[in-house]
Formats: sequence, C-alpha cells, structure tokens
Amino acid sequence: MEKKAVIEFKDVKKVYPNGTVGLKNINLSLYEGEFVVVVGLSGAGKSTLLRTVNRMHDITSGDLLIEGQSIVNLKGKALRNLRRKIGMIFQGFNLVKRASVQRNVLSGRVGYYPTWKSVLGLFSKEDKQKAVEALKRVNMASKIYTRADELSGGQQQRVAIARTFMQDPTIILADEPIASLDPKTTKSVMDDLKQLNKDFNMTVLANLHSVDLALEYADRIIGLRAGELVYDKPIAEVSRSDFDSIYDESKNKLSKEA
Ligand SMILES: Nc1ncnc2c1ncn2[C@@H]1O[C@H](COP(=O)(O)OP(=O)(O)OP(=O)(O)O)[C@@H](O)[C@H]1O
Repeated sequence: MEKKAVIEFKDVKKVYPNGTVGLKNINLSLYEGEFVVVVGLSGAGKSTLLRTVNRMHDITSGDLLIEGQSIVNLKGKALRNLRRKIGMIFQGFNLVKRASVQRNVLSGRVGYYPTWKSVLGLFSKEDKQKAVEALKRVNMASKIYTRADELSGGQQQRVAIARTFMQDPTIILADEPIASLDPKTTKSVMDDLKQLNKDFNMTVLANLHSVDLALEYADRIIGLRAGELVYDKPIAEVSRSDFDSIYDESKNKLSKEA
C-alpha cells in the first residue's frame, strides 16, 4: 500500500528577522503513523523545524504541506482547523497551573467549541467522559480534580499528553518532551507517546537530545546540522557511529543573511 504523506517540506527555508538562517532548503516527507525523532546539536534547527509545522514560525520560502494542503497562507478559521489537527507537547508543559487536571485536559477540546462555551467551561458530558478516558491512558485518572501545580513535572507532562489526545490530532509535535525528567518518568512519558502513535496511527515528530531514547523509540531518525538536513534513515539502518558526524561541532556553524 502507498504510504500517505502527512507532512511535506518542499525546499523550506527559514530566515529569522535578525538574519539567522534557521533552516536551509529542507526537503522531507513524513508519513502517516511514523515516529520520527529529530537529532542534532543545540542550535541545529530542531525546534525551528517543529514549530514551522503548526505555523508558530512562518517559513521564508518554499512550501509546507499538511495532508496534501499547503499551510503557508492559512489564516483565521483555516489556521485554527490546522492547529486542531496538531497536538503539541513542549518542555514547559504549558498547563494552566491554577486549574484542575480535568480543566486542563478538557482545554484540548477548545478548538471544537465556540469561544463563549469554552470560556464558561461548558463542556459536553461526552467530552468529560473522554477526558476521564484520556487520563486513564496516561495513568492519571486518580488526579482528575488535583490542581496542575500540585503535580510533579512528569505528571504534568502526562496531563499534557492527555490534553493532546482530546484534540484527536493526526500529528503530534514533541519538542524535548522529557527534558528535566528523571529516567523512570522519562520512560513513562515516551511510552505514552509511543502508545498514541501506535493505537491511533498518529504521526509523531519529536526533538530529543538523547541518542539512546532516539534509538529506542524512533521508527526513523533525521539529523539536522546548521539548519540542513544531513541525515535520514529508518531505524533498522541506523548505527550509533552515525551520530558522530551529526554531532560534529565544527560543522554546526549557522550562516547569516544580511
Ligand atoms: N526567534 C529567533 N530569532 C533569531 N534566531 C533564532 C530564533 N529562534 C531560534 N533562532 C536561532 O536559530 C537557530 C536554530 O535554533 P533552534 O532553536 O531551532 O535550534 P535547536 O536545534 O532546537 O536547538 P536546541 O537543541 O538548543 O533547542 C539557532 O541559531 C537559534 O539561535
């Protein structure tokens, strides 16, 4: 069966307003259900790559397609619909700290309600039930009424994963999802992500600093160096020594445009 491309970068270039070239001519297709890990030195462009996918960063030239549709000029409702399809799990968790776990998880459905309903917290019975299911998936159902700021970092990250699940996304972007977590919590967060990927065929694009985790969880590893795609292999073909070149400091100099 033909693989379905979910994210396509076509000659994508990103130049920041100060002239730093974040991405250089990226050509890359990511397919339905893949778990893709991006590796590279600090400053190589990994976060930039992830953040172009949901238009947190706009690209400078080239084209970016999600499920075959160009996203570079989307505005208003069309942009909101795009973002609904894309779950994001970031390092800072982005939970509303003073709200309950339930409220945080339900906020994943906000894109499906008119603003006034979500402001008033008028979520349907079905969605409340879905929130319970989502929390069960990440082993957090017992904390449903706990305030987010009373949870550990790992628990907060699992709530963020449950919130993402509420969106029914086709893509999950995970930008260093396990930074500053202990090894055991790291494993449970990565396992939760893998589970969503497998059970619902969601495409995961994750930026990880750990080579060991990349080798353990990825179906495919891509490497960036100084904004360029320098590596792209299915996990079966990856060897540890490949990382030496991706992580070569001397080649990680970013260019600047005047
Ligand atoms: N808003 C910005 N304005 C200017 N330059 C930026 C901006 N954001 C990132 N950069 C630069 O773009 C390059 C790529 O940054 P990016 O954050 O994508 O790297 P990264 O590979 O994710 O690094 P890290 O692993 O440290 O998070 C870096 O040189 C960075 O300084």
